[in-house]
Amino acid sequence: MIECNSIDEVRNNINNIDEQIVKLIAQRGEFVKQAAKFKKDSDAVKAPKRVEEVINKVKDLAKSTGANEEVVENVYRSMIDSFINAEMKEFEKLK
Ligand SMILES: C=C(O[C@@H]1C=C(C(=O)O)C=C[C@H]1O)C(=O)O
Repeated sequence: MIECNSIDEVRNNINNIDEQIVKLIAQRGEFVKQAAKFKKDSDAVKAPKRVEEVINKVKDLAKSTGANEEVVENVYRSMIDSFINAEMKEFEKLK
């Protein structure tokens, strides 16, 4: 872990990480969109069992990497909610 000596250094590091996160969100979003091709109805788009599997998986990852578990769970629940909305739009388009 880098020990920062100023708020600018802290924010530069955060900015760099945000760039990586947004690129990964874009990649994740492309795969989520593709999932719509394989779904037969809106319940399948929501796939609540799969959501809980993802949440459990990322909570385990948080534990093993030292990330804040509560932050990871909240971020993922919110992100997946938004991805479901995007996937639902794609699903309606493909109908
Ligand atoms: C991508 C899928 O569709 C939805 C989006 C998910 C996600 O963003 O991880 C998980 C389950 C579904 O709610 C899927 O079924 O795998």
